[in-house]
Amino acid sequence: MTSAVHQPPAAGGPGAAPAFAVEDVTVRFGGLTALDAVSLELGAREVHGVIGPNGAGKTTLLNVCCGFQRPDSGTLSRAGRPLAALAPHQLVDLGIARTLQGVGLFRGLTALENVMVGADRHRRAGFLAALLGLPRAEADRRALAERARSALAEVGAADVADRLPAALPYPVRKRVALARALVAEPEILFLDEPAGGLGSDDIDELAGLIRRLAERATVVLVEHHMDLVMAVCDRITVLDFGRVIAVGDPAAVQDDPAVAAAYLGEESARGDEGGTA
Ligand SMILES: Nc1ncnc2c1ncn2[C@@H]1O[C@H](COP(=O)(O)OP(=O)(O)OP(=O)(O)O)[C@@H](O)[C@H]1O
Repeated sequence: MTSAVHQPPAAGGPGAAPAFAVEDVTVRFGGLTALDAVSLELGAREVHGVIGPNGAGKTTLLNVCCGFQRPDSGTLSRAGRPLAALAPHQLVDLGIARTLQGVGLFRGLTALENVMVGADRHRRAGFLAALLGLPRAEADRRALAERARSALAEVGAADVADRLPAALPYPVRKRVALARALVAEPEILFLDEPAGGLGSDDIDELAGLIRRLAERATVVLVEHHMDLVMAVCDRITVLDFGRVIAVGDPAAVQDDPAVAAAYLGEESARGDEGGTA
């Protein structure tokens, strides 16, 4: 349940640059400061949770890390190399992949084809070769399909390769979406609420999968499901109103009075609104 059962993340040696770092990032939407001088350091093969009450800035932070949101100020770096104006299309080449909240699969493509879309990094023949049907492109396509099948197998969805997303139950669609992120063999994987909409059996399987992935990649987990976060994370960053209020291992974060206060504040705000969500 706690980090005590986990191997410590590979540190990469004393003084090694973090696998990925965000430094002093601020994002404003009009008058609202969604992120306020936020920093985050990810070690190699670390599972890092990002938690916080609704509206704390978790998705905005993930969007900044993946080039979907340009910060107003602050810097990003990958293994010590600054990333200037990171754009989403560069992610795959940088060994970075993400899943979206929800699912986000293409309706008209089978599960296998959806997963193949995630693998551009490993395509060697160019688009023109593919268009002209050159042999290299066909060999690439077959190799890619093989890799996509392995990714589907890894998430326990090999049997749905030829089905369209609409024909699949929601938890299975989520697995396919995860396979699409895995097929590029990312070194850093950002997961945005992967447990959303899943039942407890699927969440247990997801926990096992995340720990297995951490043997070869850094995993960032933005998640509301606290049991999952506490069970799989090596370290956790807690955001509240766009600020980092705590960073530490699960036990330390659970015992941190500032974290309890942030979540209690959220509950009492809901109580004031008479809401139940
Ligand atoms: N594109 C946008 N335009 C204006 N405000 C935004 C935009 N995106 C996010 N916000 C605001 O920024 C703040 C942080 O939002 P964000 O979605 O990052 O929080 P979150 O922690 O992911 O929340 P949740 O847990 O509800 O998903 C919120 O107040 C949100 O309303």
